[in-house]
Amino acid sequence: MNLAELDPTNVTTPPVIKQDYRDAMARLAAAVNVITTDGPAGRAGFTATAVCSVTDDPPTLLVCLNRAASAHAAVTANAQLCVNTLASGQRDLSNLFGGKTPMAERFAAASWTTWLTGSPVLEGAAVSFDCRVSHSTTVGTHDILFCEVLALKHQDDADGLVYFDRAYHGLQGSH
Ligand SMILES: NC(=O)c1ccc[n+]([C@@H]2O[C@H](COP(=O)([O-])OP(=O)(O)OC[C@H]3O[C@@H](n4cnc5c(N)ncnc54)[C@H](O)[C@@H]3O)[C@@H](O)[C@H]2O)c1
Ligand SMILES: Cc1cc2c(cc1C)N(C[C@H](O)[C@H](O)[C@H](O)COP(=O)(O)O)c1[nH]c(=O)[nH]c(=O)c1N2
Repeated sequence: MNLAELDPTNVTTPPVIKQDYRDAMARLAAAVNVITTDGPAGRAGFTATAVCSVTDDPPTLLVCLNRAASAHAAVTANAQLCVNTLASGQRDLSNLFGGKTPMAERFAAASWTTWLTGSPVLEGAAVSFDCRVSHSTTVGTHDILFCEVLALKHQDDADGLVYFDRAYHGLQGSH
């Protein structure tokens, strides 16, 4: 089938512009993560839905980080981070870490511990992955960070949180 044969309803033909792409991406449900770092370049954190598993050997996930984000310099220089996947009751943290809020205020809103890398590990998160950034590459506005998982913890009775249609939705588990 070529493009001319497609039903025009809801089909975007080339060129696909930024807003078309974002409107389409708003239809993909995603987990919500607060990514944190600490180290010689200081403490920082941001919200990310662009996180996924790459391989289980060595256990590696990827995080896409906008180079314009205020956390970019610290994450890049520290080369270590913690992926904290939010539980249903933690949606307010997503807005704090996803907005223009000063770093100190973001971290003051929750309790944190540290494991191997020293990156802040969020108390009550559904899952936390303490990682070192093994390598990275750049595509467009974002850096793709490949993160080797050194330690992790999951809280199996936590309800999940997804971002879909530009809104948060709680997910009840089978516990
Ligand atoms: N991957 C990302 O960088 C990313 C993802 C989600 C949200 N955001 C930012 O958070 C804010 C709120 O987002 P929203 O979902 O309510 O509305 P939105 O209309 O800006 O975004 C809709 C969807 O498009 C994608 N998207 C948005 N900005 C992007 C970017 N710069 N690069 C790659 N993909 C992007 C995401 O999947 C997002 O959920 C916006 O400022 C948005 O840019 C960024
Ligand atoms: C739900 C949701 C999801 C995401 C974001 C936001 C929100 C609300 N943001 C944006 C990111 O969190 C924001 O740009 C940073 O916090 C930067 O803000 P400051 O530069 O620190 O003010 C974001 N940024 C990014 O680089 N990768 C991502 O996957 C996401 N995902």
